[in-house]
Amino acid sequence: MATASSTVLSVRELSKSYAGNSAVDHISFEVGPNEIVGLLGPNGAGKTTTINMVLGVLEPTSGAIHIQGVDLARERSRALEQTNFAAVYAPLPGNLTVVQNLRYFGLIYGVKNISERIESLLQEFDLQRFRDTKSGVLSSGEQTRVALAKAMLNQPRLLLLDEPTASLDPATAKDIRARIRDFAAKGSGGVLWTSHNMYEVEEVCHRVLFMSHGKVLLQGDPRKLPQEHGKATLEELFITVAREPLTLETP
Ligand SMILES: Nc1ncnc2c1ncn2[C@@H]1O[C@H](COP(=O)(O)OP(=O)(O)OP(=O)(O)O)[C@@H](O)[C@H]1O
Repeated sequence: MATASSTVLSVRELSKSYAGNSAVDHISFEVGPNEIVGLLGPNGAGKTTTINMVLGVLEPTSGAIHIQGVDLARERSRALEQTNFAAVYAPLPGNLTVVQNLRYFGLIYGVKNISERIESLLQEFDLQRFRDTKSGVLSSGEQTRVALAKAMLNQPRLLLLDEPTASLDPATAKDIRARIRDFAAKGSGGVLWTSHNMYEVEEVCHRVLFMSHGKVLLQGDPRKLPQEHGKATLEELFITVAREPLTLETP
C-alpha cells in the first residue's frame, strides 16, 4: 500500500447520506502511483457516489479526500487539476468533431502546446482517421477511445474510470485495458477503476476494494483474495460479498 507521502488519492472516513440513508458509509482507502485499484460491488453499493465525491461533483456528508496531498474541500481547483475521468454515461459533445472536442477540453484544462498534445493523443489512441468526424456518430469503442484521449489531455495524476470497457467488444476492450495499464506503468499516475467484469479486474487491477451497502468489506490482490476467503474465483467471492457479506470466511 502507498505511504502517505507518495499517495495519489487518499480517502478518509468518507460518507454520503441521502435523507438519513447512507449511500457511502465511512470508507477509507488509498491509490498509490503506478497503481490500478478496482472498485467493485453490486448495483447500488456506492461506487459511483464515491467517484463523484472524488471528482468534486458531489459534496461529502463527512470525511476527507486528498489528491496528491491536496485537500479537495479546501483547494478544489488545485486538487482537480491533477484529476481526470471517463465513463460511458458522460459522453463528449456529439456535435463536435474529435479534434474540436480535444481542443475544447484542452483549453478548459489549460493544456500547454495543445496542438502537439492532441496530435500525440490521436496517434496513441489510433484516432487520426476520425479527427474530423463528429464524435456522436462514432461507434461505442471509438467513442471510448476519444473519451480516454480526453481524460489523458492534462496528464492527470489520478484517473477515474467508471466501467471504461462496458459495451466494448472483447478485442477493443483488451486494447483499452492495455492503454490504461500503460498509463499507470509509464508515468506516476494512479487509476481508480470500476467494473462488473471480474476477468478484467483480475487482469488489470493491482488491488481491489469490495463495496457493499456503502462500506468497503474487503480489499486485497484480486488474484489472491478468492483463495484467502475460501472461494474458487473472484466472481464467486463477489457473489458471496454481494449476497451474504456476513458469512464470508476470514483468513
Ligand atoms: N441523489 C440521490 N438521492 C437518493 N439516493 C441516491 C442518490 N444517488 C444515489 N443514491 C443511492 O445511493 C446508493 C448508491 O448508489 P451508487 O450509484 O453510488 O451505486 P453504484 O455502486 O454506483 O451502483 P451501479 O453499479 O448500479 O452503478 C443507491 O442505493 C442509490 O439509490
